[in-house]
Amino acid sequence: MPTTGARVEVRNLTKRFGGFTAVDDLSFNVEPGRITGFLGPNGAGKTTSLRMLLGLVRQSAGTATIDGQTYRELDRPLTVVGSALEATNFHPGRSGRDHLRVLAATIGAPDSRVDELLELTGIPAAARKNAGGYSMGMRQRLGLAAALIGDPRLLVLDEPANGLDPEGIRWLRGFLRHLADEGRTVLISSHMLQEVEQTVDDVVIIANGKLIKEGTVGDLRGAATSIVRTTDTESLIGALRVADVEAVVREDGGVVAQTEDLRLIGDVALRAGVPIHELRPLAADLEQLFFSLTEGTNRNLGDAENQPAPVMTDAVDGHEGANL
Ligand SMILES: Nc1ncnc2c1ncn2[C@@H]1O[C@H](COP(=O)(O)OP(=O)(O)OP(=O)(O)O)[C@@H](O)[C@H]1O
Repeated sequence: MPTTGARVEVRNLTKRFGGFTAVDDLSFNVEPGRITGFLGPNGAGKTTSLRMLLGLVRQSAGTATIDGQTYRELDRPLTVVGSALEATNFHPGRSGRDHLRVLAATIGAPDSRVDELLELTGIPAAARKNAGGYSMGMRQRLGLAAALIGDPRLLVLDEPANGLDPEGIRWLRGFLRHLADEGRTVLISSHMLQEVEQTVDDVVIIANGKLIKEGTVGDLRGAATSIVRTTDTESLIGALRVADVEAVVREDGGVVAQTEDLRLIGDVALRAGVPIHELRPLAADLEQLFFSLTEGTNRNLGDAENQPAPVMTDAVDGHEGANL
């Protein structure tokens, strides 16, 4: 059954701890039916912002609303918002299943809902054991099950990929997509854009508590380009320009053409009699972009450690790793 997702509006949200401004005049929207990545380096203010959205911390200024209401104003909050802010706060001596049963009881949901969620999150057997023995990945899954107990229209997850193995991350990606496809609003935080770039539709990037960028992942990637290598860059660029394709030489001698049409580039080169040694699409290096946007803003590090991250060129094509 389709679910109507809840829309989040954050306006001029500010949080000061004494003289320190953790969240600074932050405004953004989170739309239903989409997965939004709330991104920023460690200490950027993500958790504090999410805690304000969930009514756990009182803001110094501004508003954060869910379909126009603050969390505190919501009638049956667990049916509107499900959240998992920390994966570690389960009582170690109680089973995961018991945790969920207590939660289910508070909203009048039957025990069958608990079993359904344990199946859905892939921990039906483990949930009978005490939470104290859970791996980080299992705690994440239990946290997700707890967040879903009230069948919420908005899901808020703080660093949900932490502690999951590559298979778990793949599973989570599909799971979140399914929830968004049902119409729900999904908001997940991460300190690595690269970690969530395959999962999210929209991004909200913050640094030092301030908004740096808001848009779709497509916007962030920018126009599609290709990389071509040849011994005769000048002739190739000239021929591409005649074919209405803008092209420039990179520092490493590769030619970056403003098109993803590899066949067109190959045909142009052939007609111009230029040999091609390499030809492939050039994926936007989102990791590098993220570092350059948030460079040197990790407030959890001292100055000595807070150096700009090393710049990687052309590293994203075929990059490996367990990305959400
Ligand atoms: N209760 C508090 N008192 C004082 N400072 C705080 C408090 N809570 C958070 N901060 C500071 O506010 C800043 C933002 O913290 P926050 O946890 O929101 O960042 P974050 O983006 O979630 O980072 P991380 O990825 O490390 O969790 C940090 O510098 C943190 O030390």
